[in-house]
Formats: sequence, C-alpha cells, structure tokens
Amino acid sequence: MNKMTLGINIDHVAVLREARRVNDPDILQALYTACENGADQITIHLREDRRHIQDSDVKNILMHSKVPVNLECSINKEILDIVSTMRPHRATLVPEKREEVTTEGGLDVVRFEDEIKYAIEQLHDSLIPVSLFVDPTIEAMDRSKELGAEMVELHTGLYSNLFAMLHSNLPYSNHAVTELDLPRNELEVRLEKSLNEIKTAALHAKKIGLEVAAGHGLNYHNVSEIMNIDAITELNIGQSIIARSVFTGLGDAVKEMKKLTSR
Ligand SMILES: CC(=O)[C@@H](O)[C@H](O)COP(=O)(O)O
Ligand SMILES: NCC(=O)COP(=O)(O)O
Repeated sequence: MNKMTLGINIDHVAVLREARRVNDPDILQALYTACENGADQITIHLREDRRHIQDSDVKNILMHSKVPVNLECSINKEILDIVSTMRPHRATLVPEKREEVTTEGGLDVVRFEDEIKYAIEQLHDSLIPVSLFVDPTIEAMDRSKELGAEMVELHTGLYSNLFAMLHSNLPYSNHAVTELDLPRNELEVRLEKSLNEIKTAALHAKKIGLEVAAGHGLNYHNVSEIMNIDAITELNIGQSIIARSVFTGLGDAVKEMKKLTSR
C-alpha cells in the first residue's frame, strides 16, 4: 500500500477563538501539538469572510510549522493575491459561498474553467503547486488535469453524511441531513455508490498523473473505508479531531487518528 499523509485542519480551533473574539485557544499551540503528535501536514482555509483563519494566522503558521502547510482558498482575486504573496507549500482551490456553514460540493471545473485556469497560472507563477477540491467524478479528474493542477482533493462530504445518517445518531439530532432522510436500505445503496465513486475517481486521477487527496467530514468511524483506497495518499481531517480534543486533548485526538490512517 502507498504511504498516507495525514493533514490536520486546525481551522476549527480558530472557529472557537473567533466565536469569542479573543486570543484563546492559541492557534500556534494547536500547530505545535498537532505536529508533535503525528500531523504530516497542516491544512488551513483562509475564507473570504475570515470567519476563522485570519491573514496573520497564515503568516504565523507558515513561519512556525515544521511540516508543509496546505492553504485552502477560493478563486477570488483578492484572496489569490494574498495567497500568492504568502507562498504556502501548496494551495487547494475550493468553492466558497458566504452563507454556507461549511464547503458544499466541489469546485465547478466546467462553469469556472477560465477563472480556475487563471488562478492556477497565478499560483504557479509564484511557484505554488495547486490542488483542486472537487467532487469524485471522472469529468472533474480529467478537467483538473487539463487545467494544470498537480493534485485533486476528493470531496468526501456526501460519503460522510450518508455514513453518519446510517451509523450514528445524526438522524435523531437537530442537524439530521434532511435530503438524506431515507429508508436504511436506500441509504446503504447510496453509501456504497458514493464509496465506489470515490474509488473510481481516485484510480482514474492516479492513472492520468494526479496526486490524490480526500477530505471533508472524515472521522474516527468512517475513515477506514477510505484508507482501503490505495490511490488516495493524503487525507485532510479537522472537525472530528478538534471535536474529540475537547474530551481527550488535541495530542491524543491526533495520535488516535494517526493510528487509524497509518500505512
Ligand atoms: C474545503 C474544506 O473541506 C475545508 O475548508 C474544511 O471543511 C474546513 O473549512 P470550513 O469549516 O470553513 O468549511
Ligand atoms: N479539505 C477538508 C479539510 O480540510 C477538513 O475537513 P473537515 O474534517 O474539517 O470536515
């Protein structure tokens, strides 16, 4: 099996800090703890509305991180200018909607073809390799390659939601995914289909020369099926690790995920 790189997304630490508009919890403490306990990479998302990570966080994290930093950003011109100046180890282009709670769906590589192409060129001019956060479809893999990306990150949000609606108490909570309020046998069929789509897209992406990451909504329960896909060699995981850290501390939460994602 190929080696797996574990990217720890520490945005969610900044969510907590920004909720209170204070300087606590300290994002650099999160960086050091994640690195000391198994992070192979740090992932952060400089959102247009700066709801969690701020420009100064990006600078500080780049300056102090002992592992590569994967900076997620939209294709907005102002953001791309900032990212180009910051020179992260990699930029991952993601779709962004102001009103969304979290990233919904992958980049539309057909509709925004020109904008994405310019964004990739601008980042390449600053010597920044580019990954595209896309839905797991053959078309998205082919278009990403044609547009000049080095890598894709497969959006695992649908897989994660289906898994949670089947195997956790999510359907009984206030945050049940209403469009997935379906009979269990239907959820099972959809979960298998979703996993197969991820497998097929990953294999195809690898075949055409793209590196393949996956992420969004991955947790301690649903990650093992994704680990079985050899073509996927990087995972970016945040929310579930920071959530667990409330009870176990961040160090143990990272260690436990590292154990589940080592190969
Ligand atoms: C693209 C993506 O999946 C991430 O950016 C991640 O989920 C954390 O960011 P948000 O919490 O801002 O969506
Ligand atoms: N790109 C996905 C990511 O960075 C982490 O997503 P999540 O685990 O916070 O849902």
